[in-house]
This record gives sequence, structure tokens and C-alpha cells, in this order.
Amino acid sequence: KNPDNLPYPPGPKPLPLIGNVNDVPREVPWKVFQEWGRKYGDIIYFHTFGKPIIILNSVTAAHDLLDKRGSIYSYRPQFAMANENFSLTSMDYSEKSKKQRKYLQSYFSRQLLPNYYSTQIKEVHRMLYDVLQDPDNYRQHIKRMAAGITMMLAYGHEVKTMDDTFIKIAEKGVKTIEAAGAVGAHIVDLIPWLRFIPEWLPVADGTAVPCYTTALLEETKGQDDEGTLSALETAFTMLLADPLIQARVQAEMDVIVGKDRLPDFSYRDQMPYLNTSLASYGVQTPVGVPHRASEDDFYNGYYIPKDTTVMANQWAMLNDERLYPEPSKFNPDRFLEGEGRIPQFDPRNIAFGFGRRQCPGNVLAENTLWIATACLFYAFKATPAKDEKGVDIPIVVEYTEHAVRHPKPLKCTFRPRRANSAALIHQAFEV
Ligand code: HEM
Repeated sequence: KNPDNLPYPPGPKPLPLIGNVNDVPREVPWKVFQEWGRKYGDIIYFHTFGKPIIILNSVTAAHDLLDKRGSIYSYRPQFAMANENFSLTSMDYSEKSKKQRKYLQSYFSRQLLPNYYSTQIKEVHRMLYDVLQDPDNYRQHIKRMAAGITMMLAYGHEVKTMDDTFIKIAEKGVKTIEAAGAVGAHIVDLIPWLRFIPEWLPVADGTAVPCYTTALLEETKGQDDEGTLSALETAFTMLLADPLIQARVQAEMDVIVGKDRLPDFSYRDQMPYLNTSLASYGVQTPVGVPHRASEDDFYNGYYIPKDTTVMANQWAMLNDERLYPEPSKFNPDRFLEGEGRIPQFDPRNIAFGFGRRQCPGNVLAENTLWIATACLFYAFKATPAKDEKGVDIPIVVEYTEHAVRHPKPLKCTFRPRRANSAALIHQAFEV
């Protein structure tokens, strides 16, 4: 209902009936939405076959609508074809979605995170060992590590109380993932028995754990594991592409950690440069996960009809020159306090989405990213690979542009940094 007959937000001119179907490119639409933003403003409206869509190109607009008006914008678009699955990400806002989020958030609350350190560290040490043995396939090892952590956290928590059969099956599951290289593979599709896990869990009240586990399980098919993987690959790529920044991260670790042990979480707060490098890890989910307006709304003199799909263009926000001068430059210093310098807006306030549907795995993802990057670059120096003439193969950072972006693999070499690096890795892995 639009009593004052307010206009829709500006946007490209639609054709009759089909609307702007032809204007929205199939590939990399977020860059086109960013262009439209320069022309029409931070909030853009268009429609495809009468289905209204709004793109938010600025943090302010996303904050005003998705954060502040959470009672309206916490819903998800529902597609006719969507099957009745358990995925929290695509679930509409409801008592069920709130309950699932509550479980996820309590599992991944900051206070409980230390419970997961040993799993994260174990998988990261294994990654170090794998990189030591087989440096060329470093991407494979990162993927295995990320999948390993998700698997262990989804089931490992309960595994202690399960009989050996479960453990064997779980181990087999991990091996299956490894065999498949876990390359974008859907864990549940790979190992169908995982679907039945909730029934096996020793659950007292019959609701809590299955809800949580099922949701998490389903999420592993989607962007959560992918998001972490993308962030890891991006961080590694950035440090590889910039030897000076890599050296600075390593120098900081050498001072804080010393030379005879691998980093662990106890050093986390003492390494501002590493931490700030990881905060600037780029854009993983360029348009996040779409929200839906559950009722008519009005913003800045514009009309937003009920059931509009609302997308936060995280790509445009993280590349917004008003927030980040020279946005494509990897420059961790921009987030550090310094003389005459005010740290730029923390990108983590954008990267994990907005409002009541904001990513509940953010702290876990950040921890994985931290320990993996710290250990890898403490133990190894990454350099570009050489061609047959012995010349460095130039590093060109490119991305595969999907709903979750990944940097394309680079040809590079991981070499142990010190005489004792291999021994430290063996020692850690064999514990
Ligand atoms: C760097 C890694 C990650 C990034 C960049 C990321 C990003 C996001 C984004 C942008 C959203 C949508 C927020 C919105 O609706 O505005 C989201 C939702 C979600 N993420 Fe993540 N995520 C990451 C890691 C994880 C991890 C490790 C988990 C699981 C433990 C996870 C679980 C979820 C779930 C369940 C949702 C749906 C929440 C809901 O719809 O209520 N994510 N994530």
C-alpha cells in the first residue's frame, strides 16, 4: 500500500512485462549493479517479470534497512522449485529459523570457541604436513583442511560419545572427501549416509541437537564451508602476490612466537599486522544471501513493495571508494591505527552480511583463517614458481566469479622457512 504514491527507487528503465530481464547480466551482475549505483544512487530498483528487486550499494542503506528494520527484512525469497529442505540459509524467517540460529550461535559463541581449537589446530598441522610433502598441490591441502574442520565440528563434538562404528564411518567419510579432492563437492551428496546422522545422535530432549546438526550439515553444502575456503585461498593468494607484506607478517610472527614453535591461538591478540592482513581478505560472497521485505516499506522517499528481494551488494560496498580509497589495493595498513591515520571501516562488518540473518559462522571462520594462515606462513615462504628459463612466473590475481568467489590457482612454491621448519611440522603432525 502506497498512500502517498511514492516512486520506486531509481533504476534502469524496464520493458513491458519482462521488466529488466535483459539488463541483468548472467555473469558478475554485482559489477553491473555497482555501475548502476554510480548512475542511480545507493539504492536501485528493477524488476524481472514483475518480481521486484532492490540492490543496496552502500553500507548506510544496508544498515538502515537490513539492520535497523530487521522485523521487515529478515525474510528470504521463497522459490517455487525449492524443495522442503532444512537449510537455514534459504529458510524463511520463522520460529524454526530463529531456533536454528540460536543453536548455531550458541555452538559458535565466542566463549565456546576454545573447545574447537584442538580440531582446528590438528587439521591445520595436517595441512602443513601435506604442503611439506606435496607443495605443488597446496590448494588441495587447504580444501581438505577446511572440509576436515567442518566435518569434525559437525560430528566430532558428539563422536566422543559414539561407538567405534560411528568413528570408523566418520573417518571413511573424511577419506571419501579427500579422495574426491573435496573440490566444490557437496559433502552430503558424496556421502549420502550423512543425511541420517541426526537419528544416531544421543539426544536427551529430542530436538536441540538434530536441529542444529541438520542445519549445519545442510549448510556444508552451501556457502559456509565455501566461504571459509574462499577467504583462505584469498588470504594465501594475497600474501603470495605481495612478498613485502608476506615478509612483514612473518617478521611479526618471528618476534612474537620465536623460532622454535608453531603459532597457536594464544598469540592471536599479539599480532596486529597479521590480523589486519586477514581483515582485508577481499570479497567472498559478492551479493551475500538475498533478503525479502515481508511488508510494504518506505525509505528516503521511495516505495519498497512487499515481497521485494533485497540484495546487499557486498562487492560494491567493499570496493566503495568513499570507504576505501584505492579499494583494489591490498593494503593491510589501512586498517591499523597510526599517526595521523584513522583506520578504515572494518570490512568484516560487511563480509558476513547484515541484520538478523547475518552469518552465524563468522567467528569460527575467522579463527580457522587465522590459525591456518599463521601456521602456513610461519613454516613456509611462498614464492612464485619459475618457468623453464628460471624466471619467476608473474603472479596475476584473478577470480572465478560465482556467488562465492575464489581466486584462481597460482603457480607457486612453498619452501620451509628455516632449518627446523620440517622438524616442527613432523613433531606437530605426529602428536
Ligand atoms: C569467511 C567465511 C564466511 C563468509 C564470508 C560467510 C558469509 C555469509 C553471508 C554473507 C551470509 C548471509 C548473511 C545475510 O543474510 O545477510 C551468511 C549466512 C550464513 N552463514 Fe556464513 N560465511 C562464512 C562462513 C560460515 C561458516 C564457517 C558457517 C558455519 C559454521 C556459516 C554458516 C552460515 C549460515 C548457517 C548462514 C545462514 C544464516 C541465516 O540465514 O539465518 N558461514 N554467511
